[in-house]
Amino acid sequence: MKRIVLTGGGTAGHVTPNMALVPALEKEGYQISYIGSKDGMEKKLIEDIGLPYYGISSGKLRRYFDVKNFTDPFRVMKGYFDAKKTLKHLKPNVVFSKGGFVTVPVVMAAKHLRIPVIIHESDMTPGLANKLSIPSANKVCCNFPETVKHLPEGKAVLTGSPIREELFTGSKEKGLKLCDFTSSKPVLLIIGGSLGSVAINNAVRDNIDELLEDFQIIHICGKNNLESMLAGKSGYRQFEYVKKELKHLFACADVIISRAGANAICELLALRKPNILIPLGLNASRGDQILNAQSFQRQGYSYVLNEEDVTSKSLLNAVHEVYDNRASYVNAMNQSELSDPIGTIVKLANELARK
Ligand SMILES: CC(=O)N[C@H]1[C@@H](OP(=O)(O)OP(=O)(O)OC[C@H]2O[C@@H](n3ccc(=O)[nH]c3=O)[C@H](O)[C@@H]2O)O[C@H](CO)[C@@H](O)[C@@H]1O
Repeated sequence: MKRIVLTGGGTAGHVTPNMALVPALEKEGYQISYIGSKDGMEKKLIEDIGLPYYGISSGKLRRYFDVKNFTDPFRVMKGYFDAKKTLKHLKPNVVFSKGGFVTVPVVMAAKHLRIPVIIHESDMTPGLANKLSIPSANKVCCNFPETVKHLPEGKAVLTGSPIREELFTGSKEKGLKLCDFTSSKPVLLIIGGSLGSVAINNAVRDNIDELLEDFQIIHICGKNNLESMLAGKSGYRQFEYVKKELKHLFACADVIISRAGANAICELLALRKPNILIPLGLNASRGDQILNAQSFQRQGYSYVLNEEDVTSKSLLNAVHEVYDNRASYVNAMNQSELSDPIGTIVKLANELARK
């Protein structure tokens, strides 16, 4: 039997693409195991879908000052030895890494043990963890054509991002029922990335009464971000993080406000959902969401609102503009070809897997 180790963690964007590969890998006869950090959000997500999970020690590699910078190098070193031990035990034919800090020691240990490694970069330019991993990888999959030029020749493979098949099986009726909504008023869904977004949450809540005049609102606001004052408000439902029901909530949404994380936007495009993107700014990231959002705006898929331009007025305008012109957004999205990221990655794994 062929064995594969999947790794990735930190935020859901480094986990859901791995989850998307699972059914196809199982069909191909792979025995799948997962390596993540001991207590990251990936642990719960992966255990929930029934994969064997191996936690290793992990530290964040920060570019900025933090007291933890002095203890984390030791955790990363320990992570390397944990990863080596786990890989020796699991003996995979191939490793697939979706990125995030926990994956660096896994990829390096795999290289040391001569296990072929495929890594995947969802964003336009490689993040720090993937940059450190690229020299140890056999192939580097990417989501955007623009990324290929940032990768070593001979390693880059343009695959797109794997999207969970189940997201295409949502039911509008089930979504409305879950929220106790009617079918006679449009639904606005707000999703702030896998960790939520305080800036987006505040902008929505500051405008709640105006927005509720025309829309019913599903607000996925991130862990610990529920607002108790709004609990039970008619036409408004809030969730911290949504797992199995996400497909139904997407199905009943007429307009979506989202961060511009690479996976989230690929899902919106594949599901043909008219959307407003509020990318994470340069103060909190290397600016990849800004590039993601600009690319989607250029292609006519999205309306982009920069975080510093979000006001009560601009947000309301954007929602109405996208809702009124939803047909033209859907039309533009219909021009995009759906590639086959899952099929391409599984084929690559088959080709590289150590015999
Ligand atoms: C703050 C941060 O570092 N953001 C990065 C992170 O975002 P983040 O982790 O938010 O990643 P994405 O937006 O790419 O993906 C989020 C994933 O979580 C899922 N989801 C989200 C909420 C929920 O309740 N349920 C659920 O299932 C979404 O459907 C999606 O599959 O990784 C992305 C991909 O490398 C980057 O583009 C982002 O810049």
